[in-house]
Amino acid sequence: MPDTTDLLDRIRRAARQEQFLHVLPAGEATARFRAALDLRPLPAETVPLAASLGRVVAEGMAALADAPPFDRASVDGFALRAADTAGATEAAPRRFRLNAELLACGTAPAIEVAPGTATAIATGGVIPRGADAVVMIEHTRCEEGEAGPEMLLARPAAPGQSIAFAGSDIARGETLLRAGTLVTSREIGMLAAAGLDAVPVVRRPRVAVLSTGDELVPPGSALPQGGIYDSNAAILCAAIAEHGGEPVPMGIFRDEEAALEEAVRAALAQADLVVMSGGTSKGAGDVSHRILSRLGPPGILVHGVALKPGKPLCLAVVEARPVVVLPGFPTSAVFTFQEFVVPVIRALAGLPAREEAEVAARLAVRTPSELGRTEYVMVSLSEAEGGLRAFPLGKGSGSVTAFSQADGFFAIPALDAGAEAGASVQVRLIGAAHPPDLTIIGSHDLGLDAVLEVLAAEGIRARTLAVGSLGGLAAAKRGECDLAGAHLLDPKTGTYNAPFLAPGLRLVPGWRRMQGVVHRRGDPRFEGLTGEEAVRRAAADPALLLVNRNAGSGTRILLDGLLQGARPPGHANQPKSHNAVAAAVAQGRADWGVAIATVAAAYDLGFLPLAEEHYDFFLPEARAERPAVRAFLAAIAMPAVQARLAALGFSPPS
Ligand SMILES: Nc1nc2c(c(=O)[nH]1)N[C@H]1C(S)=C(S)[C@@H](COP(=O)(O)OP(=O)(O)OC[C@H]3O[C@@H](n4cnc5c(N)ncnc54)[C@H](O)[C@@H]3O)O[C@H]1N2
Ligand code: MOO
Repeated sequence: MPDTTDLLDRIRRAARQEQFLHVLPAGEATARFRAALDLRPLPAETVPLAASLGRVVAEGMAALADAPPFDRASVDGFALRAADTAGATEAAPRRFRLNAELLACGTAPAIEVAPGTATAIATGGVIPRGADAVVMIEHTRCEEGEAGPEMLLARPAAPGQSIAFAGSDIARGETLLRAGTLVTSREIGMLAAAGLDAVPVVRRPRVAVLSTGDELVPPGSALPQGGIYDSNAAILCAAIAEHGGEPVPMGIFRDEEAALEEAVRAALAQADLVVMSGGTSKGAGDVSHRILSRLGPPGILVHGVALKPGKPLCLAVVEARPVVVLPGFPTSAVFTFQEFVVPVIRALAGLPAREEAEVAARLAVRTPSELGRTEYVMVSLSEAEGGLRAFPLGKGSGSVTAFSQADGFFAIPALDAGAEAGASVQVRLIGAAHPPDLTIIGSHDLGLDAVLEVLAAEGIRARTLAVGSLGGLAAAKRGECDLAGAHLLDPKTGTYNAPFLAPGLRLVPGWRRMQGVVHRRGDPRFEGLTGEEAVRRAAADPALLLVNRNAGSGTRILLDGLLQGARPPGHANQPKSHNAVAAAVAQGRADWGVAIATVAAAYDLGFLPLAEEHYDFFLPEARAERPAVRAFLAAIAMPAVQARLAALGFSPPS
């Protein structure tokens, strides 16, 4: 980690750099970048047929052979001359002398079919000389005649009947695939039938991926204090492959100029494109920036784009090769990658532009936005009366899940300060999004997974959106979800959830979870106390730092009641989840807080019980008969689910 003087120096340098940072509208940034690139498909390479799956055909491919390669029977039966069958009926069958051969698949015929004769033939057999039709075995019977075996035919045949002629499927020389075709299993089958065992395909653009940041560690290794798993490299490499590129993972680099420069030069030597992430905004931003400016012409074309997420994006071209520095924040990194880099990879890979689908939806809640930047808001879609509703995920650029969990996104123009609840928005879909079978909005609870696992096994796709108990209740009132999970404590009555019921809503009992004071194990200031004693003791000890909860949360109401107006140190630190409280205590940023028992156990914290919190569901009556809702209600009552909840530390409603 840098020492303080180093850090201050970096911040000062970054501030100076601000004057070079010209933030461009996204369209202008794209145009500038593309103008400096050759976006024609890369040259061809020939790969074995089996390896051509997912590749793009580089040159038109003509068939080497006819398919079928010869005239062949398309039924089991007898090859004969159609003219001999005229007038055949059940009552007056035509009689044929059988030739002494059986044309199984792969057998070359030896005997010509002369007038009045027939040759037994299997489906796929080669039509013998002289024959011009095949009759089905079901319309014949055989018997021993005077001069050998004979076949009796009960209906006439037309010339060409049941014969597939040579080249009728694929004609030799015919163009089977044109340049630019994406090879799927279907194309592979066709090429094999035409005798082709190698395919000229567009060479895949090699895309080097570098992550920068002192805090980054690869997934699979232990996470040190302050460490972050490098998720950008993983998602970028996978996305590169999805869009026809060949990812070249280069690894993680410290914010150290010389080593990073060496790595970027090595990447440029072996890749068609270089994608870096992290360290591009202010702060440490100048490292990648300085490196890029001396790698070769034309250098940095764009640094700063007027969009969110993605403002600090840096686009450079070094001797015709794109070098991109994506913002480190995962949502920003993947969003800018999709918008600015994917089109380049697809063009070099010879793939057509990605198909983009949009749906209209109504925005569920007012969504503020920063003036001056076009803001792309990741949303989940749910089906409601009158069409789709879009719920902003509200997770911000630092989220590692927003892009994966969103169904799509919509834009708030740069000059708008936000979008109003109920506004009609055009949502650009990400992937093959269709609304889930069951939408549960509100406060998320670990126990919910026990119920949803059962539904998943039944093929019911559920979506949970954590917007807090009140947000869930509001969505349920508007009929925008199937269920809203809540643990709302009414301070007046001291009861949960029921006082918040509204007309048209039903309360579905969920389960209860014990809340208590959490502290680090072995802390003598808490060991052996009851929950209430611990709160009193902690509130009176100025050395003990509290991690509180957000106003309005049930836990906060409980704690405020116990504190009776006291404001112990740390009272203003108000994260929004039990996990954040437990992490703060476990990592020593605070000494105590109130959280639920299951979370205390997950962080190996001491736990002093206070009171049970009720977690129930608000169910809009209008949705009660939906199959997925009925399945949910059935699942919650299952003994196996109840047992799983008990194992997780939850108790049933009394
Ligand atoms: N004073 C200012 N601070 C910031 C500004 C600003 O204008 N002024 N811009 C913000 C914006 S917008 C963004 S976006 C971020 C991007 O910053 P950087 O590109 O410099 O990224 P880092 O600082 O390196 O990292 C940010 C964040 O992301 C995590 N990270 C980085 N790499 C990875 C990775 N490979 N996998 C997972 N997570 C990663 C990193 O740990 C940080 O938490 O800057 C704002 N700040
Ligand atoms: O541009 Mo940053 O990506 O807003 O978070």
